[in-house]
Amino acid sequence: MQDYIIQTKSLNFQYSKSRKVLEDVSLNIPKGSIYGFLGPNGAGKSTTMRLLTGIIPEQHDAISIFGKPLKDQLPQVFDNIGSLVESPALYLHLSGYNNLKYIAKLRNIPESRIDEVLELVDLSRDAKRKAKQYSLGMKQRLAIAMALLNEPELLLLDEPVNGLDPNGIQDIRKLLVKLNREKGVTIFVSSHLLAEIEKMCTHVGIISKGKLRFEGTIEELGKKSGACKIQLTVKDATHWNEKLMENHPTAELQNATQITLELQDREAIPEFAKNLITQGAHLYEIKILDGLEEWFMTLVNQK
Ligand SMILES: Nc1ncnc2c1ncn2[C@@H]1O[C@H](COP(=O)(O)OP(=O)(O)OP(=O)(O)O)[C@@H](O)[C@H]1O
Repeated sequence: MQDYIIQTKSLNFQYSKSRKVLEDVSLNIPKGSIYGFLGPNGAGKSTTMRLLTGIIPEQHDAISIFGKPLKDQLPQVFDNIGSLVESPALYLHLSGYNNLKYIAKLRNIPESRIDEVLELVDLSRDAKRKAKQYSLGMKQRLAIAMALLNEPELLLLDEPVNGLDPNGIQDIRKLLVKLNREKGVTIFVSSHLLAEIEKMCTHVGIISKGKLRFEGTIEELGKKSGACKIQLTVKDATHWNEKLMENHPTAELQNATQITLELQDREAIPEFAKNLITQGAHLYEIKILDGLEEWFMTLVNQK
């Protein structure tokens, strides 16, 4: 049986009597996963995060963490959880190191742990600089370092890449994958960016208008999008288009180097590419033209 680190059973929540913000949200976050919680603005992601971290109390007992009801484990359960849910409170006039020292003191964590987390988030060289001199991405990594001080088994992050430039986003992505692979941390991370979630997560939950619309592995997500149109950039495209048309009636020559065609789903791409290369094609690029993004937009626009 699968070991779930977080489960919610029909989680409902409303801030006011007139409107449900979460409606029967049943999440299953497997131990060891990087679980992407995806949804557009206002979908209910932050509310879910606040409920999971006890910032707002749940209204029915629907949340289990580490296999036990959350309400029975408050507040000691947070010794084993790191979270970045509200904007991080950094002391901008203090160095990165001293920000961590302050949190370590408050939480009774040995100071020796500070160097370890600085190393993990790649801030060792900048540890003595004041936080106000940090870029947004560095501030975000410092905030994640704070959440890692207690060596948590579970990390909850609400939109950690919001507002970051592509480099900053990539740094956070690499960090999360490293934490997951090397330290075995289960990560529950929310985002409104499908492409980001796709790149780093093993599992995905999609929420919109307070309802969970999809939950599954990243492979299952790929299959959901149905037929997948791709564009190949290949040397001598005319020749390869003729060859491809034998088995792929949708193959269409676009210009001297590009062909488009449809595969049954994204999971078919690796095998397709392997075959083409084995047959001697000089393949420069395979680009997915549509499929997942369209499916996602249709899904989140449902009532
Ligand atoms: N403190 C609050 N009081 C009343 N309504 C709230 C409160 N916080 C959020 N809401 C409402 O609950 C709904 C879900 O908001 P939530 O912040 O959970 O969504 P989200 O998916 O995190 O979106 P975003 O990325 O925009 O923060 C929205 O309609 C929002 O207006």
